[in-house]
Amino acid sequence: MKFSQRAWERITPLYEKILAMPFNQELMEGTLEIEKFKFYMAQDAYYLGEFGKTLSTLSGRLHDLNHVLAFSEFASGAIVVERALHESYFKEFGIPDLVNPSPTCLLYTNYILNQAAYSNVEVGVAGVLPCFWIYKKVGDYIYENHHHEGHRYKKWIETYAGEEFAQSVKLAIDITDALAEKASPEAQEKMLDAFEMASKLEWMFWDSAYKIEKWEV
Ligand SMILES: Cc1ncc(C[n+]2csc(CCO)c2C)c(N)n1
Repeated sequence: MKFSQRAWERITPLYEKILAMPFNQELMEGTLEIEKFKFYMAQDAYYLGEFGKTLSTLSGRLHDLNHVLAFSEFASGAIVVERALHESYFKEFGIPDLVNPSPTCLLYTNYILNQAAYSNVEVGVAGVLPCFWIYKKVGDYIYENHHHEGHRYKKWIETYAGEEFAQSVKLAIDITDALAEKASPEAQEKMLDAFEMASKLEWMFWDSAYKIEKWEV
């Protein structure tokens, strides 16, 4: 069985929970409070910057030049999305340019950066795959089930439902499978663990936005 099939089986119950989260259900209905969406967007801008650096680190550690190129393009993609957010949503909602990361956002970004820098490169790659794959699945689900007329969060919904994004996700899955095929059984287990941990952190990221998570001290 391919690594990606094993990985998705491992997180299927968690993925079902992600779909049912009030943040995603209310985003889909268009009833999500603006304050929660604004908080999410600001944290996501921070996340995207750090995610771009994580992808660049991985690009430099990969061996196959096709993989190096793909990860370098993913990295610029993440930064371009971050810039686009600043230009559209941030002007609309008045979100500050400099974002102080929430505890969960800092935990997630530090986790993936740490894996990318200090684990075997295939483990670092497995740690960024949920970001692509879960967003594709959640994006498609929301796109298929939302009402199209004058939806408040239309732009966000369309970002993750497009064909271009689908191609990137497929490439990220294929590269991870190719790396897993060459990895030892022990390294493959570590890849699964990193994939699962990053998926849990995706859940926490939405949950923390719904709660508008703050630093208590
Ligand atoms: C918390 C969080 N997780 C995943 C994404 C989705 N995402 C961000 S960058 C990228 C691909 C690289 O170009 C994808 C799929 C997000 N926006 N926020």
